[in-house]
Amino acid sequence: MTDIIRTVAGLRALVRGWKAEGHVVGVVPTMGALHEGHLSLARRAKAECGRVITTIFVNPMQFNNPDDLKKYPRSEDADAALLQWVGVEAIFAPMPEEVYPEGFVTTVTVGGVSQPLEGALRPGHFEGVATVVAKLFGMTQADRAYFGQKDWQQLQVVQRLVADLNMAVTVVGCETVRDPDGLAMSSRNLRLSAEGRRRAPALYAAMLAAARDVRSGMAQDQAMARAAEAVLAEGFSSVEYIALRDAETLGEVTDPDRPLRMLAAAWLDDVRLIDNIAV
Ligand SMILES: Nc1ncnc2c1ncn2[C@@H]1O[C@H](COP(=O)(O)OP(=O)(O)OP(=O)(O)O)[C@@H](O)[C@H]1O
Ligand SMILES: CC(C)(CO)[C@@H](O)C(=O)[O-]
Ligand code: BAL
Repeated sequence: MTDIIRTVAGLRALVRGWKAEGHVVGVVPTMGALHEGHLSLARRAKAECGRVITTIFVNPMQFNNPDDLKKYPRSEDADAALLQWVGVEAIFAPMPEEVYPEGFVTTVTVGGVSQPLEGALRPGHFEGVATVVAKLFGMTQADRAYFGQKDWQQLQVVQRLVADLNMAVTVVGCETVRDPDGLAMSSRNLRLSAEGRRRAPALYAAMLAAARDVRSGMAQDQAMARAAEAVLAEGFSSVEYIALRDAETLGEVTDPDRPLRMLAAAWLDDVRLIDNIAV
């Protein structure tokens, strides 16, 4: 039976027991409304760790848009059933007051990699992510932590956080899970209309085409602009960015021999979709 734990004290007691038994502890941080992308992380954690905690916490601190927070999908009972099926040992699902009690004043800012793209467009977002992730690592005392490449910039921010603050946790980045038509699975996809859902894979298709254009010698700016045009032609209402960046720093490409990543954010049906691919 998967335990649902609401308090930090309860979680610490459970983990203390596991560690005394010599188990490697894995954590899969999520905001719930679980789908196959999340479950792939949980399965990988189960394969590599003796005990696995999935955290479900819709972190108010990382929402720059109050409407997005209000509309964020929540389905704890269904989530718990899925996690039980995967065999996760514990779910940590605290209330906001447990995570941010009165008197809380310490926040974590990761420099550099937090600043461009999502960082520029969602002010405060990565400070919220870095703070809650640091707290979840402290609360769970996990040895290994599993994050999806779907949120590529977030994964780089977390890697930097752990390296810079010498945290004793190994961060594992897991492949993006996609629907058969190519759309990256995301909890926010639930908010797409039927028509929007039909059009949504155009983002990934345009990115793949742009990657082919770049490889065959087209100027980067031209390839990115063509991808944005293709996405708008499919009925997206706006493209915030389709950009080719250094895969680790997320800065402009200065050394094309380093790994590159194409990242995108675009709006469809009032839903903000993000995606990224290796180039
Ligand atoms: N399609 C996916 N493939 C792999 N990992 C994923 C996928 N979607 C989400 N994840 C990972 O699951 C973890 C929790 O993400 P989160 O709960 O925000 O879900 P989400 O589907 O990304 O929701 P959102 O709509 O907020 O983008 C993150 O590490 C995220 O990268
Ligand atoms: C890592 C995370 C759980 C922190 O709230 C969130 O940003 C997410 O779900 O990707
Ligand atoms: N999936 C990343 C968290 C967020 O969009 O708020």
